[in-house]
Amino acid sequence: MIRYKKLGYVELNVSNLDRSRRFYEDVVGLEFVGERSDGAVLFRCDDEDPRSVVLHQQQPAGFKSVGWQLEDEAQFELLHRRLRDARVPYEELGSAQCELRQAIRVTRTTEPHSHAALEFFTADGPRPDKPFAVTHTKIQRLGHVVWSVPHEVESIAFFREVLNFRESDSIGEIMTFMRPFPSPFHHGIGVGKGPKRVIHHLNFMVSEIDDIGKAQNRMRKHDVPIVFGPGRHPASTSVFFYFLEPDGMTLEYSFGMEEFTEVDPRKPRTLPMAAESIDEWGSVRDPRMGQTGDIEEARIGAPA
Ligand SMILES: CC(C)C(=O)/C=C/C(C(=O)O)=C(/O)C(=O)O
Ligand SMILES: [Fe+2]
Repeated sequence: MIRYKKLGYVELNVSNLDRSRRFYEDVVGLEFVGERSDGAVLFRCDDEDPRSVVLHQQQPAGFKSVGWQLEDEAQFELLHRRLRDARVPYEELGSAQCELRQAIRVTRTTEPHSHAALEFFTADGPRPDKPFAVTHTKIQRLGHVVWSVPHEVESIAFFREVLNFRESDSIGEIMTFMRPFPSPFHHGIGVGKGPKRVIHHLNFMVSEIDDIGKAQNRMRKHDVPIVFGPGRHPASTSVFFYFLEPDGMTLEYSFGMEEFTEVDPRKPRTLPMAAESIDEWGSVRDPRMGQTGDIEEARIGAPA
């Protein structure tokens, strides 16, 4: 059984890197780390990881890749065996690509139904020498990424059966939340049903309810579209707040989240497809939520 440490990074394509750099730093509250030799811009949002978000100047804007940190080196053998058995191609990245990702070892594959790039890595180096520089928002960590895809049933099965992600809950047939085993957090990924392949949202978990309240006023001040919330998700129990970044992709702050035990966790539930299953507080979703941000079509063997 493949064992994961956590969600490590998400890479996004943006149409105007300077504009997005300012937004993710000043409005979202990520810490700018630097620019990579390939021009990508790195941000961090916790004390442990050297980078959690990587932005690339590339059109169309959207999702580029996600990196899952494996528990240790031994997990690569299990991962490769599972991918081979499922006849899913993968590649091990060379040292230059590992270095760009500040990783020791990286295996890259694509989710066969959405063609989204998935990376699996180990990074046993020292923690950054300085704690994450909090500005206005006490971000705890990169929380989860959610996609909408046409073949969601097959994607969910791939995460479950090949990658050893565990289902936490579903909402009707429109959304399933999964955690990379044995990560305790309710979900590290959400896979939703949709007509096109888009990133539905990217989540940052925050430390205080005040971070949510302050965000509402900050977004209004900066004319940032608020697309849902504040509210409370009954599935994970988190208090949420969704807004749009400059290319129209949806970002979420959330406070609090159910945690699962590794041994004998509660069973996954299916909540009815109803407004009350999405928000206990009754806020209304803006139709722009989760609509923008193509999933880049990744190919194994092409430049990563
Ligand atoms: C907006 C979707 C359909 C929803 O219900 C979200 C629930 C949760 C949660 O329970 O925490 C999310 O965070 C999520 O979808 O990402
Ligand atoms: Fe979310």
